[in-house]
Amino acid sequence: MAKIKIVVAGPRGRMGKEAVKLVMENENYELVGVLDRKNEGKSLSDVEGFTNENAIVYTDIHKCFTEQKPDVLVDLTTPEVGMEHTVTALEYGVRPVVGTTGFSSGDLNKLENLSKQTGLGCIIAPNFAIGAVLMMKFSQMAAKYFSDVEILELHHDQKLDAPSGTAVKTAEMISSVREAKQQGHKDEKETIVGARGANYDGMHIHSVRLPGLIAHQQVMFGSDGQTLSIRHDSYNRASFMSGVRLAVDTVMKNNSFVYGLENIIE
Ligand SMILES: NC(=O)C1=CN([C@@H]2O[C@H](COP(=O)(O)OP(=O)(O)OC[C@H]3O[C@@H](n4cnc5c(N)ncnc54)[C@H](OP(=O)(O)O)[C@@H]3O)[C@@H](O)[C@H]2O)C=CC1
Ligand SMILES: O=C(O)C1=N[C@H](C(=O)O)C[C@H](O)C1
Repeated sequence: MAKIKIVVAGPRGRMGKEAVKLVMENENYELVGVLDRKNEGKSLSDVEGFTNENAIVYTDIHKCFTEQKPDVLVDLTTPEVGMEHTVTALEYGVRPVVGTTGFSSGDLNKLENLSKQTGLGCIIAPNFAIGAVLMMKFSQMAAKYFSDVEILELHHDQKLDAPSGTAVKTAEMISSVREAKQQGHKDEKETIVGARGANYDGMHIHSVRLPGLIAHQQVMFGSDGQTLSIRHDSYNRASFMSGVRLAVDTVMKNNSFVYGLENIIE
C-alpha cells in the first residue's frame, strides 16, 4: 500500500512538533515537506529541535505542493495562515486536516463550499482529543435535560484565540438541541465589563488563560437543587495525536467536509 504523503504546516509549534513526530513514527505515512515561515530550503533535520526528519522546509505553499504533490495537509498554525493554507490545499487537490482554531463561520462556509466544489475531503477539528470530543457529545446529551449551562475553558497563556475553538463548538452543539434561553437574572448588570463572559445564544463562555495550563474545559449545567459538571483535561499535546491520525486516515477515504471529529468517531 502506498504511503500517505503528508505536509505539516507549523512544524516548530507546540502542536506541529507532535504532528511531525506522529507522521515520522507511522509506517503508513511519509513526511514529504513542512510549511514554515523560517528555514526555507533547509532539511527539517537541520532545524533546531529536530534530528533525523528528512523533509524539506518550504515557505512557499505553491512550490511545496507543486514539487511534493502531497495527499494531505495537516495545518497547525494561526487562523489567518491556516485559512490561506486550507483554501490553497483544496485548490491543489490536497486534502486538509485542520487543527488550527479561530475560524469564523464565514470561513467555515467558504471551506465547505470549496470542499464540495472540488469533491475533496476536508476535516476541520477544533479538538483532536477523543476525550474532549466525548465531553462535547455528553454535554450535548445533557443539554436536552438542563437548559442552563455555562462553559469554562482554561488554556495556557500563549493561546491566541478566545473563546477556544472547542468552547465555540460545544456551544454550537448545545444550541442545536436547546431552545435559545437568556440565562441569569433579566435585570443582571455587569459592574465590571466582561464579568459574565461571552454570550452565545444566551449561554455564557468564560476563558481562563494561565501559565501551567494546557487545554481544559468544564461544562456546568444547573437546575433546581442540582448541578452537573462534565470536564475534560489535556495534560500534554500527545493527547491530540490519535485524533490527528484518525482524521488523516478518514480524509483519505471520505470526500466530504467534516467540522468536528464527533462526526467521524464510531
Ligand atoms: N484541534 C486541536 O486539537 C488543537 C488545536 N490547536 C490549535 O492549533 C494551532 C496551533 O497551536 P500551537 O501549536 O499551540 O501554537 P504555536 O504558536 O506553538 O504554533 C503555531 C506555529 O505556526 C507557525 N506559523 C505562523 N505563521 C506561519 C506561516 N505563515 N507558515 C507556517 N507556519 C506559520 C508559527 O511560527 P513562529 O514560531 O515563527 O511564530 C508557530 O510555529 C492553534 O490555532 C491552536 O488553537 C492546539 C492544540 C490542539
Ligand atoms: O490552543 C490550544 O492549546 C488548543 N486549542 C484548541 C481549541 O481552541 O479548542 C483545542 C485545545 O483546546 C487546545
